[in-house]
Amino acid sequence: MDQNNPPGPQDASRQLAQHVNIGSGDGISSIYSQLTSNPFFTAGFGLAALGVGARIGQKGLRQGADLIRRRMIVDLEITRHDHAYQWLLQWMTAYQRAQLAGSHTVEGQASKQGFLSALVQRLNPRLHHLQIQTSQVPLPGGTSNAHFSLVPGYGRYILRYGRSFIMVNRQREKSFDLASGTPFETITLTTLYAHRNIFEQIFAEAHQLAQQRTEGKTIIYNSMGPDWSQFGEPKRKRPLESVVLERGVKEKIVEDLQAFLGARTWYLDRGIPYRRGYLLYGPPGTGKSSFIQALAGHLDFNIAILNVSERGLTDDRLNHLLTKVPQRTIVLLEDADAAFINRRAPGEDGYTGATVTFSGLLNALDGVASGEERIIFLTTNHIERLDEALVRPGRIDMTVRLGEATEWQIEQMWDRFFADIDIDGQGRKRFMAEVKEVGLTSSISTAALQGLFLYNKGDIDGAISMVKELSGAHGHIDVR
Ligand SMILES: Nc1ncnc2c1ncn2[C@@H]1O[C@H](COP(=O)(O)OP(=O)(O)OP(=O)(O)O)[C@@H](O)[C@H]1O
Repeated sequence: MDQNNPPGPQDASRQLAQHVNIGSGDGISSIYSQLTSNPFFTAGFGLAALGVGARIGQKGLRQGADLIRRRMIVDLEITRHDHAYQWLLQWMTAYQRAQLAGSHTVEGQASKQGFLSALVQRLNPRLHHLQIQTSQVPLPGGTSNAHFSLVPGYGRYILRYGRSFIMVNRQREKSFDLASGTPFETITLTTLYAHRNIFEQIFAEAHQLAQQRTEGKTIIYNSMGPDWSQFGEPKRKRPLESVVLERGVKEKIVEDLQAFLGARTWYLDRGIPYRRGYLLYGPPGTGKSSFIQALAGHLDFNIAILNVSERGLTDDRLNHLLTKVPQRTIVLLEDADAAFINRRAPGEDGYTGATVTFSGLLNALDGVASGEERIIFLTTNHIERLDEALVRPGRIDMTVRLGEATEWQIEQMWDRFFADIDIDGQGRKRFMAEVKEVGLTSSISTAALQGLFLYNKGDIDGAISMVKELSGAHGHIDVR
């Protein structure tokens, strides 16, 4: 090589030309020598050659990385539709909470949390990007109940689990589930192939955590598009004794339901759809919803709540939802009378959209029953608006009125609130005398009574002195 002329792009292109066998002494050769004497051509050609080289190198690297990845790394993808998706999010959230408790609250709080503190030790404390998940349920009277929870946000995180590192990638896809309007989502966990067994451990822990969260609790579902979705945290079971119905009413319904649950094969052997329907009616605040919630807890069932007057609830959607009720779940259809009013007429605010029709409700109740039990409760404040066709055995098998508090119920309610301080029962006697004097028996709701007792918590005289006010309010005081 000429020491005075170090190799440049010209040489590179020359070498390339040699490689493709362009010989000297022919026509092409002279074109070649003209071109190579042009510095712009040689520089450009040289750069292109370097680019090709770099590309080849890059490709090689990529292939090498792919090979390593295929051999040494393992991915696990969970889509939003899988139960494990929420478990995993909650598992990561639990870690977050433990972190916050450990670093931002009184010392030692993290160690008191048992399971959570174990998580702290096992995970790398680098998960700082959170997302808030809010669920809302409309309540009667136009208010609503909201529940908030923090879950890991979208993006990539590194978690340390034991001695393994895991790349977590929570991704929201651009495409949407057209039915529910929610974006598709996935979580991908990546770790070394040799550590793949930790996935099983993580899911076992996430499942255990999910079970702990629901143990002794009632899950409430409400509808989200065509699916049922869990509303907020599972609720602590409401004891059946905390709901005071007229003597014997609770027992009658509980016995009927227990007999039904024990007769599965009887129904199936005879080809009878395995379902049972109950209608609870009566004025507001008499314990219809509270009783169903307590009953679900007593039987270890969950509740799926649907308000028949909900806007946008079409016959098809109702039917579809009833075909995919989660296992061991009581369906509660509130405001059943809404299906009997001509809702297509504009409401006060001009709404003329879709709602459930009478025939839609009947069809949904008659819908295909699977081998699983189906228990439906309907509630209404306006029994007079319902049609007889609804209350046919097979659709509604038992109809029960929950009315204003009877003397017996008022006494029971008193005991629930004051038994511990009204040891000799004199307070109850005075209270009942007052109640009778102003004629409140069977004309006041249990909710209003509860309101009175809550207002005068621990104050027997206060409760007695307010009876007259209750009567003045015609049995309605604000219990919120
Ligand atoms: N029979 C009852 N025993 C104990 N608490 C009751 C009873 N009735 C009502 N309450 C209390 O009053 C409140 C409202 O009761 P709930 O929502 O169950 O009434 P409801 O009959 O379902 O009313 P609505 O018809 O307006 O839906 C709850 O806090 C509940 O605890």
